[in-house]
Amino acid sequence: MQPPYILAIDQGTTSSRCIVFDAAAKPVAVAQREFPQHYPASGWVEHDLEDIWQDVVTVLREAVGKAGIDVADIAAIGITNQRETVSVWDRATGKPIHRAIVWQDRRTADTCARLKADGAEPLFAAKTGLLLDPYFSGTKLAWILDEVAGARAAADRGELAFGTIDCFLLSRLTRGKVHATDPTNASRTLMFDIGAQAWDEELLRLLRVPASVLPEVKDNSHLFGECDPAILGRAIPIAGMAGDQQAALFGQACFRPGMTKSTYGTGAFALMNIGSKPIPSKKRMLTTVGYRLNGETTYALEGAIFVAGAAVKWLRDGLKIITHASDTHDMAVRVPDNHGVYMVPAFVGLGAPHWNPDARGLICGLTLDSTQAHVARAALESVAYQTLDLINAMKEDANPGDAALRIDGGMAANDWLGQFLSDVLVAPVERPVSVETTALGAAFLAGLATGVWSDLAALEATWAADKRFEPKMSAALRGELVAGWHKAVDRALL
Ligand SMILES: Nc1ncnc2c1ncn2[C@@H]1O[C@H](COP(=O)(O)OP(=O)(O)O)[C@@H](O)[C@H]1O
Ligand SMILES: O=P(O)(O)OC[C@H](O)CO
Repeated sequence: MQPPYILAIDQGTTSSRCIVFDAAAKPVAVAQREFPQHYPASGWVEHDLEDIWQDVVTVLREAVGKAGIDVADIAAIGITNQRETVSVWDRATGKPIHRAIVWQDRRTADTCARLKADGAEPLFAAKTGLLLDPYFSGTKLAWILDEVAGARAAADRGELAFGTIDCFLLSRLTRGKVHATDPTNASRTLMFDIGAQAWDEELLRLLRVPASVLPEVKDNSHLFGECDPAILGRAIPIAGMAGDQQAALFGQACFRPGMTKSTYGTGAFALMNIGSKPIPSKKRMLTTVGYRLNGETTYALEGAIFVAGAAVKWLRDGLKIITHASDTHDMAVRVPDNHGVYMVPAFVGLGAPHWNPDARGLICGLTLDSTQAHVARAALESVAYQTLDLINAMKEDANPGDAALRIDGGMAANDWLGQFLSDVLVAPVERPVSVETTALGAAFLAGLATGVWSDLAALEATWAADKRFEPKMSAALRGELVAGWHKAVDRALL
């Protein structure tokens, strides 16, 4: 019999976590550490890779300690990660040559604008499913090679390695023995042809990235390597890796075309399984790899909202009108309607389907009798309206069927939001018992490769709804609310 526990490392934008799952897919213990963000210039965001590494080792050990399990009973480790964030290290020493440049970092906006002006966007879109935006890894990697003294020459001599965070952690966990990534992370770099499932020479040339720095790309569920025994006292197979949003798709068991999940954390990311063909989007959604198992790729459409829970955090830390994020629930309930107040949380521009980095946030419709509760409600409502815009855009590209939208992430705990989302989407919304779906997805991938679970049906069988929200709102009210939202967005885009 296989040992029954799996460790999932979830290396996110603001914290690193490790969750121990049992073979029933139940979380047994969690350890988490937040780490510092570095903002060296306006629009720049960096992470210290040594902080990330130290924290990952700490949470691995803490989680195993808290679970009180024997390391001999750990079948595998899975890794999931903040995507697009770029690390470059020296192959000989394992030392990063620069801090990681985070997905939120806008420093390569000019490079993207130049490539667009040269007419390269259709080529990038056709091969990678992405847009030319600094969000993605390729231009950030080129920036490091250009700006760190001697980096280009070292890369040409084959001395440097590039990786997204999964790849960096895998390299560290295997003491530099394995330099590999998975197709979901590769699909966010602007360098990977998602149809051919290979790094693309033409794109590399346009981005000025030498192939020598690139990792191998392996299936998501794969024996990537063994964890250095010095870390947990035993060599444990690292058997699953996926970017966090794809891991959530997998953890939500969205295995059939049309099934869609939306994760509400700092930002919100909706992914729809679109099956075995990389359908290009007509509405500026991203086409991306959902997962690849046994060499067979399942694709997804993705819509990214940069600010979701971050708007709630701003109510707490900026406006200081709430003490806890969950206060927004009671405030929204307290008022009978939004009283005409809308918030467009374009604090860092607007993501899909607008992709407008210059849009800025606004609260509109204020009158003398507007209250804090209306503003809090407007923040929650904005998350639902943005989801509606994403789902509507996706419907132009693929058929979501009639399956419920599966939600997760910290904000999904808010029942008022769940109901409002269902009302606005005019569709059922389901929240699973386990909202740790990102980590669970990584655990599923690692468990599949090591025989803890036999197939997708076994994973599907572990999924259970905690709550299902059904639409209740009248069509007239919904129409009025959605029209008000779109007017507000038009103002933010001015
Ligand atoms: N009950 C709640 N209602 C509304 N927002 C919430 C609630 N609980 C958490 N949040 C928001 O969700 C976010 C945290 O979710 P999490 O999934 O931990 O995010 P991340 O992984 O991006 O750090 C925070 O921005 C917080 O403001
Ligand atoms: O770390 P998160 O949860 O904010 O997710 C970040 C996304 O992967 C960015 O694309």
